[in-house]
Amino acid sequence: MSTMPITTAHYLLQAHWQTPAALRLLPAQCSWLLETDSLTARLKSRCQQFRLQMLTEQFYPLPEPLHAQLTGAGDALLREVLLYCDEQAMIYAQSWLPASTLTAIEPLARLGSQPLGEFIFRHPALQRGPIEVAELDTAQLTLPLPLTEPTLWARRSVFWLAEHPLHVVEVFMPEVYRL
Ligand SMILES: C=C(O[C@@H]1C=C(C(=O)O)C=C[C@H]1O)C(=O)O
Repeated sequence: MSTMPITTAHYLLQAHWQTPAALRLLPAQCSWLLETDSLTARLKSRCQQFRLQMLTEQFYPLPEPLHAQLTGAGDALLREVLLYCDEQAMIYAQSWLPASTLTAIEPLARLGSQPLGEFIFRHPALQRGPIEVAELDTAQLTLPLPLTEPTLWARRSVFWLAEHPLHVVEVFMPEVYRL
């Protein structure tokens, strides 16, 4: 089993997550980091060819720092994807989907190359917790693409579909701010 995703996952969990109000963000950064609608839909509206690359879908024990926010101890599906616009990587997303959420909302267990957002933003009982933002050290990220910047901005939030939670982190490549 590759250790890459869990290494990145552990780094993301310990990053310095803050409320956006505490940070001085540029307008273009604010626009993307604080987007409340689907990022997938926004990317699709800004490019000719949208592509999702699946990196990982693997069950792990839900990391302890997420127990209180999600469903306590137990297994969860770690899903990692890259979202491309016209063959340029724009967003790396890492999501934790607890087993109980997958059991209750079965399509989440077989998304495959369907973007998570295309499903959850259509759910009638979708709710979203606050968005937190962090500036990440790219030396701590093990992604299958060249990272030229020393830091990248990321955001995280918890979504609930009815009472079933999932946790999503999105890391924004610098090219996204030029879309
Ligand atoms: C949550 C959304 O779904 C996007 C797609 C994801 C996936 O397919 O795993 C994960 C996070 C998002 O970047 C969205 O579109 O906003």
